[in-house]
Amino acid sequence: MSVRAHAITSSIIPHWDRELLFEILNNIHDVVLVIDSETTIVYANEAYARILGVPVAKVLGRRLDTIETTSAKIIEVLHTGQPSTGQDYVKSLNIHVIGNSFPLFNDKEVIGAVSIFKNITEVVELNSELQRTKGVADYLKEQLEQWEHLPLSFKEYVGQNSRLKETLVLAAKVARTDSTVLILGESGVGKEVLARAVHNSSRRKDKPLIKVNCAAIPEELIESELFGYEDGAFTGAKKGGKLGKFELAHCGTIFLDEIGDMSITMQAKLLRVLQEKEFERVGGTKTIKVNIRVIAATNRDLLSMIEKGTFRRDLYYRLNIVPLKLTPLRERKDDLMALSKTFLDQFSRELGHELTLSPQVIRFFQEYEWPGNIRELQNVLEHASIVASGMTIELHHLPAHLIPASDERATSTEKPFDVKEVVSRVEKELIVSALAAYNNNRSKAMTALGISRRAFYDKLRRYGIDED
Ligand SMILES: Nc1ncnc2c1ncn2[C@@H]1O[C@H](COP(=O)(O)OP(=O)(O)OP(=O)(O)O)[C@@H](O)[C@H]1O
Repeated sequence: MSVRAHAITSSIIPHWDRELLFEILNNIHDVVLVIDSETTIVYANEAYARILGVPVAKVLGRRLDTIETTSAKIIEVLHTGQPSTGQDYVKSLNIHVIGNSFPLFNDKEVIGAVSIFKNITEVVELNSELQRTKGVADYLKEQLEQWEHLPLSFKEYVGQNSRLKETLVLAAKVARTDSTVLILGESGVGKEVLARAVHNSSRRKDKPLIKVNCAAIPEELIESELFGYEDGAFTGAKKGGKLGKFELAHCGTIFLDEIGDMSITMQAKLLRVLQEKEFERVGGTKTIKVNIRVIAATNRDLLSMIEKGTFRRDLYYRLNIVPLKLTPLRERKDDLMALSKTFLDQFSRELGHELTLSPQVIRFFQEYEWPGNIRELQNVLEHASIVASGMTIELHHLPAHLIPASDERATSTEKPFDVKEVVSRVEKELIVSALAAYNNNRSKAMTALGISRRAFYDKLRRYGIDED
């Protein structure tokens, strides 16, 4: 090989001229770019036009540092006098390249630099698509694991109340579009369930629904959580960088829960993404474009936050395109029984026997205000299902914090300062709570209460707590 190379050299070099040199350079498949010490482009081969889509005549004589505002590797080489190899991003053309650059010397003085590179944008994009898909797969795996551990899962949205139905009809209409949805309602009212329902009835249903709890993420992490970060963006950053929730949600839906808890600084960044559907990763310069549908939810009064200057008005208008307001449970008590039945059916299946509510419990449920809404109802019923050893859930099976109120209503005592009655009520509450805490294990409950077996069983009988 070296002999042949030498033979070619010796036979061709005598006839060597510029034309021949250019022909060789033009037949190279990679881009060859030469700049002088001022970064003026003095030569670009034909591959330049083919690969970068820009005619050579258009760039010859132009200064690279005016075209490429961020530092290109070849310019660094010019400044450092050191060769360089590897990947680079050409911001002006939005392409990724790989190759090598080296300086040209005249004696010891750098008089220019050469860069030989190929366009690897397709490979980089495929790789980032792969990373994204992997990120989505990891996220869904994590979600699936959490879902499997949830005590309840619902396929249907339970509710017949007329105001709720209006909201659901509107939700079904908006689900078919790509409009931004803002779900408003108190804590535990079913905002997340509704967000899922909207996503699942949209054309994006086979793509990911990515949830971000804006209140749960510390302020200093939220930007990287939403937009991701590049390798080495900050101390403690994961090697290779990390995809943000917006990238994970590409082609799907992002659910921004507790949006009212987002800081003003982050609100500004979010507004840009909502308007332009593009952002940069933390520590990155490349602009990433995403195709996402946004669903936001909050239990806060955004209008009064705007008045106080804690929520941006422009962001509010961006989000509030189709507001879906969920009525609190106390204002839709007609759904109480259907919801209770859904939860009881689930617990009955888990416990292996059918559970029902006593008339007193039904009355109490109708009177109670349900500040924690559906989540509270679900928790109350879960607690009661465990505590009640029989089929019927009685008042004393409800969590202790509800019982004083229920007892007061049930007995509507005429002697509010009757010591005996107050002591009895407190005793009963303590026993029910101890049983609940120890999973109905009576020995453990009585040890915790510090009373004898006999006294314990006496009290169970006296207070009508199930004995079987
Ligand atoms: N219509 C419904 N049918 C059945 N279960 C529901 C319904 N709405 C809510 N739930 C259940 O109630 C609980 C609370 O619902 P969800 O998490 O959607 O409320 P939220 O309004 O998003 O609460 P938060 O504001 O605290 O985030 C969940 O366990 C959910 O499964």
